[in-house]
Amino acid sequence: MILHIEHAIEGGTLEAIVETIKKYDFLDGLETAGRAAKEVKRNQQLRLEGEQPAALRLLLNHLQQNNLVQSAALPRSYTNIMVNRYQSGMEYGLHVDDALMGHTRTDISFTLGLTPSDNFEGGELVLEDTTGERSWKLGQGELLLYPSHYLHRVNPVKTGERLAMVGWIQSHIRDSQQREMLFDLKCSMSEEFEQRGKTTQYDRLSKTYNNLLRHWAE
Ligand SMILES: O=C(O)CCC(=O)C(=O)O
Ligand SMILES: [Fe+2]
Repeated sequence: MILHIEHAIEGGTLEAIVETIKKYDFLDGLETAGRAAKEVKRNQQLRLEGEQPAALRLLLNHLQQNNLVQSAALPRSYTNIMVNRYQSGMEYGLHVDDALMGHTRTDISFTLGLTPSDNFEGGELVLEDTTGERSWKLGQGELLLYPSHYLHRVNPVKTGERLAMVGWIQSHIRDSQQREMLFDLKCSMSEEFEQRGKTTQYDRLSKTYNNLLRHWAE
């Protein structure tokens, strides 16, 4: 299941955080690329040494409080997050993300756009499967959550600059189809509760949701 959330973090909060992040040091992205990624990674990354900067922790906290993210991803743990910067001419060619990062299995990848989309040309995040490709141009506050099994790339930025936060989630539910079923059930539960309250129907949905989750969760 791919989930696109248009306003994952409130505008004012995000702008202030982005201003802070822009002042940090950026390094050549090759420093954190594996052997194959080195051939296609042409971007820059926030210098991260020791503790994660406060602005990044704040961003991650906001994301973790987002109910949609919570119910779609069922996160068990997060990797350290990164901030990627693509200036004019930079790109990240086709690759698949590492399956393990430290002690975290990467079930879900995410990108949160930090730059308003009219500030840069190009820079779409593209996912590829056997049927072709789909692309998203993520503006400020826009989030894409996608299963980490996809080959994907970031198109060259032609003008302007694209700043994005990226990270990975190990989910309680490893399988993306199972996550989708649980997400659908959760949405139905919430809708039923909002429209009619704690009905028999709600109880049945809740029973099934929780019992499936108990069955599958790791
Ligand atoms: O910048 C992005 O949106 C994605 C970057 C990416 O694929 C990665 O860092 O592995
Ligand atoms: Fe990637």
